[in-house]
Amino acid sequence: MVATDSVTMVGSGGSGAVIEVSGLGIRFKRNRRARRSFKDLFAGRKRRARPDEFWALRGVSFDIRQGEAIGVVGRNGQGKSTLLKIIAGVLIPDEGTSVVRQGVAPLIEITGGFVDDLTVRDNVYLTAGLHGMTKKEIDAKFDEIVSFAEIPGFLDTPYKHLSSGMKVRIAFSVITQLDEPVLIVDEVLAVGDKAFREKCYARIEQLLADGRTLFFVSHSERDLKRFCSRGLYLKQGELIMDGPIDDVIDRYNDDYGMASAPPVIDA
Ligand SMILES: Nc1ncnc2c1ncn2[C@@H]1O[C@H](COP(=O)(O)OP(=O)(O)OP(=O)(O)O)[C@@H](O)[C@H]1O
Repeated sequence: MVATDSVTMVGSGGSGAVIEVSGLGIRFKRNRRARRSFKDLFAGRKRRARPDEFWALRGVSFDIRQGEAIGVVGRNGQGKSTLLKIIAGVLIPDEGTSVVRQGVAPLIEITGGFVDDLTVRDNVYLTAGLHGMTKKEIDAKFDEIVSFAEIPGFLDTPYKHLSSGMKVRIAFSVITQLDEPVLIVDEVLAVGDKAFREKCYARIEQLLADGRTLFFVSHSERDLKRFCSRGLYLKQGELIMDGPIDDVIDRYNDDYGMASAPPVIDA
């Protein structure tokens, strides 16, 4: 399936890479309200302040092979989540390309892409259905999904009424039951309690052993080293290092130091 010129989801290709990112750039408006200020309504067109824009990512290029586990490292606001959203097809870049040759199961935000007003049960069917599972397949996996999440009394509760930790539980449970070869996990597990987090980590290890490809954003050095073999280090939207995870974390710690910067810390 071809999504756009710049973000392409295609069937398995002949080159070894399952994800090819080239010259990727995306810019955002720093101040969305600038254009809509009350003063601007009465100002002439020329006097209107142009909303300032900035590049959240620029010139980012890398290839990923099947089965690689990638840790994305960087301080707050450096473009990590934005990169994962582009790979997941949620955001469209302004320049460059992101070619994704296999299906992606993304757990990017606490909501997991779930619809607030639908019940937990309906969200499970909707999300799994959107990823190509038939109703019969979902029926067969439903009990396993909800038993992993351990929220049995809340299946008919609107998703918006769950606590943050409960939302992550069910979202993680569904996302990791999908057959998609690429798994994206962006920090959200930090919200879960320790016992559930450990269960999730065991599940991630199992998926990696099965040959899945993982993109993992975390500020925990221990977790990055546990799952990832390769690191991408983003700084002000640029990919400043792509290498073995230990080397990337060393460089990161050289730049910021464990004591002065919170981004990579042992939780
Ligand atoms: N939809 C958006 N509109 C405008 N600005 C955005 C949007 N999404 C992200 N940004 C900005 O882009 C920059 C990168 O954000 P991003 O969420 O990718 O950072 P991050 O590295 O994941 O940070 P953190 O570690 O805090 O999660 C930030 O300055 C953020 O404010």
